[in-house]
Amino acid sequence: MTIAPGRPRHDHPARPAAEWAAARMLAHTLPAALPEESVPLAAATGRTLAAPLRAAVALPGFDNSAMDGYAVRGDGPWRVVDRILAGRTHTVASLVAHTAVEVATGAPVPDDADRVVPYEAADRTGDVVRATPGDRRHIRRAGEYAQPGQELAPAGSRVTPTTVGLAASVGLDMLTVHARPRVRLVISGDELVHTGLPRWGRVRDAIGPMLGPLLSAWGAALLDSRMVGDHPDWFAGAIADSTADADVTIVCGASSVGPADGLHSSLRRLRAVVHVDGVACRPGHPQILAQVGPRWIVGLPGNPYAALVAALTLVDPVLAALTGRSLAELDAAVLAGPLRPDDRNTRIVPVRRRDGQLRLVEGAHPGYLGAAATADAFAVVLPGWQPGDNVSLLTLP
Ligand SMILES: Nc1nc2c(c(=O)[nH]1)N[C@H]1C(S)=C(S)[C@@H](COP(=O)(O)OP(=O)(O)OC[C@H]3O[C@@H](n4cnc5c(N)ncnc54)[C@H](O)[C@@H]3O)O[C@H]1N2
Ligand code: MOO
Repeated sequence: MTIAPGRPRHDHPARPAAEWAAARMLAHTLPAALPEESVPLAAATGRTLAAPLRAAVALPGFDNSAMDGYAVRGDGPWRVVDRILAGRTHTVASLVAHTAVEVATGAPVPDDADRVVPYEAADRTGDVVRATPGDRRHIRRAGEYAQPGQELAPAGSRVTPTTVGLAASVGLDMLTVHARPRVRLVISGDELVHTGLPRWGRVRDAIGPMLGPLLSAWGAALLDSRMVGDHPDWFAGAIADSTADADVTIVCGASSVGPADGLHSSLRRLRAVVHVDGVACRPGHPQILAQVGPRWIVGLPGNPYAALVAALTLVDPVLAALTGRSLAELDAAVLAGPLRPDDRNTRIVPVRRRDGQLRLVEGAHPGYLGAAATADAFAVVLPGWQPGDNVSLLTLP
């Protein structure tokens, strides 16, 4: 962005910056969850259940053996009358006292079997099996884990690979989840280049490549990234176009007060409702949350580490709300320093865990991602913090 000499721009209203935690909470409470849709299990991981996951069948579906061995009835010794492997569906001869059926783990056991004697506890000679008495039945009864219709996970749960496995085991092929928010990136800056070596005066776009995977991990469907030059008309046009089909438009750069920083004027032209205009945090002060009808606009600062902080502050909470997931509770930990306390702003600093202690990763700058890239987490250091006080920890997915 170029600042035209003698034309400082002060045409956006001076508002008090929002306190960091309040801005994050507002970004999570304002948007309503998107409608539900039904998706195949293979596409469900990372989504949020919009309806409880209920068993379609009983689990186990039939009485079956928990061990390889002999299903027996009554006291031993037992005469072996049949052999049943898992997957065999022939009806099992009912057992009379002193008889046994050889069974594999998971194979159906006759209704009247008392217990399964594992091979290790059995002594077989010809057709006759002996074993010492045992307390364990080693039979998994039909429906003992889940009954048809039983709720196994509530609405609002995040679908994990384990959830998908559970859903499959109770007979489901589809899950009801919230729709994925359609998100577009609008990246501004005449100085930006997108591949190769930037020549003098040019800068590689670092925010687009960083945000793409982050947005996917937060549950968004990235429509595309659009590059816009620093002309206010182009900028307002790009945002207006984007809000036609994107649930969330993320604007990178142009958030500050320079003459080419057209976000504020574009929002006014679009008659957007601005909920957050500046957050009292360092870095990442010039961040914006606005709304045009049901569409959301998040403005991130152009400095890449500041943009990451703003994404953690506003984008993650907005996407959490739209996808129906709750906002992660932040773990607390002691941070020893070295860090200068700040009485007015929340600081978001990269930290690493070493030898059970949380340490600052030094060398973070708003315009540089080096320290952030080697961090385990980002400490939220509230105004008034002193070395040794608690901080809360933001993590990346
Ligand atoms: N007079 C003031 N100047 C500035 C203020 C202020 O309050 N008063 N705030 C400063 C802060 S804090 C930040 S952060 C930046 C935010 O600037 P913008 O959001 O308007 O972004 P730009 O001016 O376009 O760029 C800032 C900086 O970042 C580089 N940049 C931009 N986009 C990208 C990208 N996609 N990838 C990598 N680097 C990018 C750009 O070249 C600039 O160096 O404003 C301060 N100024
Ligand atoms: O957001 Mo700025 O310096 O705070 O990078």
